[in-house]
Amino acid sequence: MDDELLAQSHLTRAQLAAEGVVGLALSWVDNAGITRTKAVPLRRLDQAVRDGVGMSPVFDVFLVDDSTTTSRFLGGPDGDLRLFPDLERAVPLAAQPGWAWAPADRYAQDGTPHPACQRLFARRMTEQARARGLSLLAAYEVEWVLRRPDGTDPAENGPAYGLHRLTDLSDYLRDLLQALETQGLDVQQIHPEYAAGQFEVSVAAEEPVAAADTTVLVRQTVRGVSARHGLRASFAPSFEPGTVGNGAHLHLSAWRDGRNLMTGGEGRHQLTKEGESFLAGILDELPALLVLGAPSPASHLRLVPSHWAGAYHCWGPENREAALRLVSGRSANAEIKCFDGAANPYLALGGTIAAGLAGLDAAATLPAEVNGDPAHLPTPPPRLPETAPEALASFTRSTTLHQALGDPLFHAIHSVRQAESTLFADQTPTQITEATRWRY
Ligand SMILES: NC(=O)CC[C@H](N)C(=O)O
Repeated sequence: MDDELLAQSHLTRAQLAAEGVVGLALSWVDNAGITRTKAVPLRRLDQAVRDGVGMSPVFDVFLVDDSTTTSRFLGGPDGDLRLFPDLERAVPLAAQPGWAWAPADRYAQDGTPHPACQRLFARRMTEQARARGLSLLAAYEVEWVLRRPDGTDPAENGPAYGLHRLTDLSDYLRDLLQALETQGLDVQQIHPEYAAGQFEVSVAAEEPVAAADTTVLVRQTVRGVSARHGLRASFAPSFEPGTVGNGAHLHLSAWRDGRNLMTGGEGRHQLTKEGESFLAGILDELPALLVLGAPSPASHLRLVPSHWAGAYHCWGPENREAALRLVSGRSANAEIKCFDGAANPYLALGGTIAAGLAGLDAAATLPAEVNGDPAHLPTPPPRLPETAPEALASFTRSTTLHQALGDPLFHAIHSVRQAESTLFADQTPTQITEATRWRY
């Protein structure tokens, strides 16, 4: 361990101890989209920072139901990996007194980066953007459905976006807001969403890895505050088949020399040439990107027309039914609406960046925009893949994503997705929803 890291570790430990922290939960998100953890007593922090915390590579092929599959490069009971906490993100959890959290990177025992570490993948893609002189800003919206342990809606079926709901759950939402802010998160909005008992939080944009870390922390905080109020939170894409589900919309903008490429240009809706190419690259890869951003068979229960989920393979300015919505104005950005809470946020972001960069390198251009609900157009644009196997076929063909992810990670994701498709192949929407509702 270098001296600087040792000094940072001592400082972090002293600060966390002063706040009454006893244990540190290290988290990583697997290819099934599940946030998994190993926790250590705070007094072992220096050791965790020096040697990492042991964890089996078998989690690279875990499925949503905790069964496992195999992959060409990874999986099986052999071997060990080390989780290294990122101390810069270590923070006491306001809703879990005595606990702190930190995201982890995964390394091999010999100290080399694990080729299938999703967080390191997101970092590599950010660096590839930087190598082209681009900096990126990203943020995930977080949606969840709240239930009492008996399955009833604590917001008492209050109207969508209704002030009723904010009143019925006044203490809960206040505690949540306070916990998020105490943890240093820059909350932009918190509000009741459309479906029964559904809420949403949005936070300020940050650099990509930080944005993915933040969404893990936001969800953990929602879980923690919900538990303290005797409630359960579900981030699953499909909570009740046939109704609006939980999205995890990704906002992304690319900047050069302090200038946002999504605005101030000569193109359509003031897009710059480079901004358009970046968006065109993302749009082009969306069918394959679903495997990273809307990965579960349950995702496809959410991804249906006229549910604000972005089921059509098109883009449009401020169009909430387009998979890619261009948000204009001062903080112009791309909103990828088809992504949901079953996604690994590091994979979805890294893959989206790779797609954007491919568009930039090819000087790609956007097709015609789509305005209004595509479902009501005389000739609607094509749908995004409607099933998980269809999306997987696009992913298999994507040389851009394959190259960006590298063989081990690409094949591990492929195996997990294939196995989950098989797992749910003969199940009804209700069965798929029930099997995944409380997993994410
Ligand atoms: N306000 C919204 O955009 C709702 C989004 C919707 N819940 C989804 O599934 O993505």
